[in-house]
Amino acid sequence: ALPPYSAVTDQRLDKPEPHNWLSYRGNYAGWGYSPLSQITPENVGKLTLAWQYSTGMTEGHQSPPMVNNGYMYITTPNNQVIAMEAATGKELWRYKKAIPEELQQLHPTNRGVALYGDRVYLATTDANLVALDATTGKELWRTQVADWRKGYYMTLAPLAAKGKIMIGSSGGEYGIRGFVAAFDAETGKEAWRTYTIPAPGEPGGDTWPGDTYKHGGGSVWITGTYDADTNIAYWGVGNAGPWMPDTRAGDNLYANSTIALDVDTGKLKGYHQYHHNDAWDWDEVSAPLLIDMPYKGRNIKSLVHAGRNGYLWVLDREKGGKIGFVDAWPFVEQNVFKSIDPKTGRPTYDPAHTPGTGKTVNFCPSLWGGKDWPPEAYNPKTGLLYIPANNHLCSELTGEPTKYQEGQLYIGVAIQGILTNVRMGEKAKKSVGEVQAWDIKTGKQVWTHTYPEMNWGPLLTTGGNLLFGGGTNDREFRAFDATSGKQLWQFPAPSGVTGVPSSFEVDGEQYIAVQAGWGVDAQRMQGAFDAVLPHKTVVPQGGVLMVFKLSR
Ligand SMILES: O=C(O)c1cc(C(=O)O)c2c(n1)C(=O)C(=O)c1cc(C(=O)O)[nH]c1-2
Ligand SMILES: [Ca+2]
Repeated sequence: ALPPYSAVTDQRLDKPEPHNWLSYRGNYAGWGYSPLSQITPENVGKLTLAWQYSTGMTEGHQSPPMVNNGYMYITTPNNQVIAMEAATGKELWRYKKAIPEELQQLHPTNRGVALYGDRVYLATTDANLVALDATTGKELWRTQVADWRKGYYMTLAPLAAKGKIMIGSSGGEYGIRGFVAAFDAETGKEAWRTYTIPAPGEPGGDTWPGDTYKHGGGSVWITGTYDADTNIAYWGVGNAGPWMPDTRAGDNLYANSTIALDVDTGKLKGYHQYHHNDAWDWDEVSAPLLIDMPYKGRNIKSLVHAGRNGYLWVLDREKGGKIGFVDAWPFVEQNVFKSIDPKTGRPTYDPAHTPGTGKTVNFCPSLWGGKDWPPEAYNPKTGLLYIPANNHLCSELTGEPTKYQEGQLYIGVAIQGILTNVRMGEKAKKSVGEVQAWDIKTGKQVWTHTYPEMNWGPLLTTGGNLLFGGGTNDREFRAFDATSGKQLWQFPAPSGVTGVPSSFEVDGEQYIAVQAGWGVDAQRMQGAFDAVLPHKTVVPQGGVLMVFKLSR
């Protein structure tokens, strides 16, 4: 039997108990790290299914199973939340937010709930924020955040802190004007909204010509990280739109950036733009990990981000929310950046690999980047950062003129061209997907595990010196020795595993939980591989939550 539900407080989110998984990445710093250590390299071979559960949905199952003292919550595509008993899989309740039939989903997925107080918060495809009672699933309030008819949709797990529920909106391919917004956790009333694309007259407004800021993209579709000491949340901002850079000459702040927002007011305190005047659809939406570490003889409060642009970035959380540049290294083959300014981190581009209207251009990494949304993980015991990467992969895109029409795709590349964008040289034909381990204090890649084709596998690392991840089209879910990279265990899942794994403990037993459920852009990349490879690969769809423990 379950204990009474325990309210999720700011203190608990900031210092989560090792046996729980209370937020998207397990802590505010974004680590994807569980301190639990019962499962180890020595015994992981005995990991076996404790229970499993079919969600009844197809498409991309990406949310982590979140656990609060024996209560588990997952989300699925089509705005479904399922609450379960974490140890047994017994269903407690299901909630489903119906969405309008006319709504075409470009990215049919949902990345999870936020747990806060005695409530569960869900951001939906039709751009609503919903509060549910954690024990009954009853809808307590619902707030329309933006207009889905104008191309706004939400796929991310909300961020909860200081009495607020924060979200951002997708729509970078529909000509939205991106934002991060905060809502009162109690009432659902909007507290603030900060646009990622400044208007004329605002700081950065002059980096957008004419009216282009109105449809400039800058979507926000991955949960931010949070520094409770300074009350600043760090959010990643997506691509500038439309894709062709000559349609919006200028730096296009704050697209493709990390932005620092004060959680009380939403005020922009600082930013770092990873690449200006985006031409490659390299959304830099993954929030940077907060890691305090020694670096070249001084202690820095760093922000670490494995960029879709193929560089691994180390930044500095400076006083007042400003973000300083520290260092950057390519982690995959990259032919666009000719140099990086050692002071500011600003790259210069090779025009031969920069798309434009009326041009056909080849560039690496592909438009899905060195790493798309699947999150990195950081293990404070090994000191290593783990990256789910796609290496050696390139794209070819032809830019064409496009016109903004409300609710229509606003890209500037024909859909057929996007679906067949991938180009593979000799190296890519040998291997593409990688799990990389980096010592970020020195900028050295310590080990690499390669796969024949793609890796779309979010990572989990543990105090037991393990690293877990799926993401391959052979449907395997794997465990590695976190120090050496040696593969120790694998399990054939019912579908490809693009879910964020989590770990928790109930009654003295450690569990590893993850959703299988291939779809969205992992599936699209497979289609693009199939278009250039001599063989085709069918990855079956259908969501299944798998929960593992050690067999006795
Ligand atoms: O610009 C946007 O608003 C936006 C949203 C999303 C999303 O919400 O999932 C993706 C992307 N862009 C994108 O560029 C991308 O590669 C992507 C992959 C996936 C996925 O779930 O596999 N979503 C998205
Ligand atoms: Ca995008």
